[in-house]
Amino acid sequence: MRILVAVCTYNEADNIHEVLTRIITAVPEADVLVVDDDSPDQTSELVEQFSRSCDGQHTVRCLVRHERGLGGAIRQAMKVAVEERYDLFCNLDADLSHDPADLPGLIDLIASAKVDIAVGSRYVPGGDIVGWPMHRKWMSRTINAVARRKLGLPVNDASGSFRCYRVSRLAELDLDAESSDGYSFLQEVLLRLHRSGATMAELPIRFTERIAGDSKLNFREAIRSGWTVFRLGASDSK
Ligand SMILES: Nc1nc2c(ncn2[C@@H]2O[C@H](COP(=O)(O)OP(=O)(O)O[C@H]3O[C@H](CO)[C@@H](O)[C@H](O)[C@@H]3O)[C@@H](O)[C@H]2O)c(=O)[nH]1
Repeated sequence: MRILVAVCTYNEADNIHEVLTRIITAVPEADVLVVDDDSPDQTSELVEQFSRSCDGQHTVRCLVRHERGLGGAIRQAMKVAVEERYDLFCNLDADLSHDPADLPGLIDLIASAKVDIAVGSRYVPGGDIVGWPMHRKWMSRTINAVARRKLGLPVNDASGSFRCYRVSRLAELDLDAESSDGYSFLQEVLLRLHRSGATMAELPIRFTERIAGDSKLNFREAIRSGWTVFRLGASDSK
């Protein structure tokens, strides 16, 4: 089973070493791909350093893009997984909000629940959010409740990026088709997969607010994301 674990980064110099260390500890058999949008804080140089320190024992590489957007970066990583014929594609945030120790649980869920996508979920029993103020929890819950109802998604947490996908399912999508480059790509890709017949299950996760660095999700991006979800709900294309 070939597994690619992707981490998308923008200015994660304070977190990248720790998250990569924890990923290769949790899933030593996986290859790791960092998709960095040319961070001015030199995140990509730190990935190269980390890669060299692995001394050939783990494959850790960095792909640098000269544009911005979490959705576009994840889409790029998915294309690598498809082109290089991996079996499973996992994605998580770099800021340690997602605990890499949950990766084996997500990978196992694909086999045990016989599904195509395992979704790390804050909004199922056992899931949790630590360190967010009330208004942020409310905003995220609302976006997710709307997404579930409007898009008919069979999961409670469609806005998180901690997931594992069967690459054969991603290969059925047109990843070059026009799609959101922002955070709403997370809902969009689930919708496209759901409409193409892919199945999904959720694993409860504890999401912990980052300690180092800053979130890139601002009010403007949240509104843009909400609007994209609304627009997607109104369309019925694949
Ligand atoms: N390559 C790239 N990566 C990005 C960009 N913007 C953000 N990222 C990366 O995406 C991850 C999450 O970004 P944050 O901005 O820290 O997100 P958050 O506020 O912690 O959480 C929100 O987004 C998450 C997306 O995974 C969600 O899981 C969570 O629900 C929440 O809505 C981090 O690894 C960050 O470096 C970008 O433009 N380009």
